[in-house]
Amino acid sequence: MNSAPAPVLKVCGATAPHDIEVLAAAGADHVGLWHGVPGGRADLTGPGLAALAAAARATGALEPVLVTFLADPDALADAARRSGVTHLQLHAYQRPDMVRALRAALPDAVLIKVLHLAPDGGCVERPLIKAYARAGADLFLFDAATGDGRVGSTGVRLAGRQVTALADRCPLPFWLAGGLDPASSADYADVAAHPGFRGIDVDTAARDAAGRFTPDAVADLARAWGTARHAAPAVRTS
Ligand SMILES: O=C(O)c1ccccc1N[C@@H]1O[C@H](COP(=O)(O)O)[C@@H](O)[C@H]1O
Repeated sequence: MNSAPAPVLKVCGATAPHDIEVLAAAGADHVGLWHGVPGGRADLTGPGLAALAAAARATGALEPVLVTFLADPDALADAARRSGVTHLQLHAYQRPDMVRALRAALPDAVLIKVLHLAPDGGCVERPLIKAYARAGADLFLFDAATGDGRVGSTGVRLAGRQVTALADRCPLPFWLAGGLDPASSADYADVAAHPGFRGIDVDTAARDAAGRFTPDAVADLARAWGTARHAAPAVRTS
């Protein structure tokens, strides 16, 4: 019997209440809210983060995730407490000692550490994987790092074989990111069948050409990947 929970769909980079409504109604499970992403097109102030996190929680369907490059555990814990966000995605090259300090500050938080795969398929943080788990991370997120150093919303896909090889080494479950779309679910059958697989994280494919989230794109992702709310999205509307 497979007792793994249904995978989740996280969509990243909401900036307005309308985004929250679209994502909740279309079947997303988590929404990524950027805070501490300097120069990022979707970066939110502390009050902006708190407002959108509250809007997400009010839908009864969307869990807000604070997505950050911040490496200061005190600043991050403060932002989490002020906004009430309990899921934190460390998307830069934060070190295990930072994760340990964050865990001490936020004992009940869900800490998601990104592991970056380079163009050659190697994991940049490979020597630190066990240290992240010992420091208190709950979940890894596999995403691409490009040859010119870009991370986050690269639109670059990871090779399925390299993902499963990394997953086999990881002591924690994982989400998958990197240029995912509805069609690519067919190419990641082995990844989706891995016992550690817990969901996908998408930015580019949830948007139209103008960069707006579209209900059809989000619903197509949920359906194609069989994520938790793909069949019967149910949200509270105000
Ligand atoms: O989207 C960004 O630019 C971003 C910036 C800072 C941290 C994370 C960011 N997004 C992450 O990018 C991947 C998916 O992107 P895509 O589907 O390949 O466009 C995902 O992990 C987002 O959380």
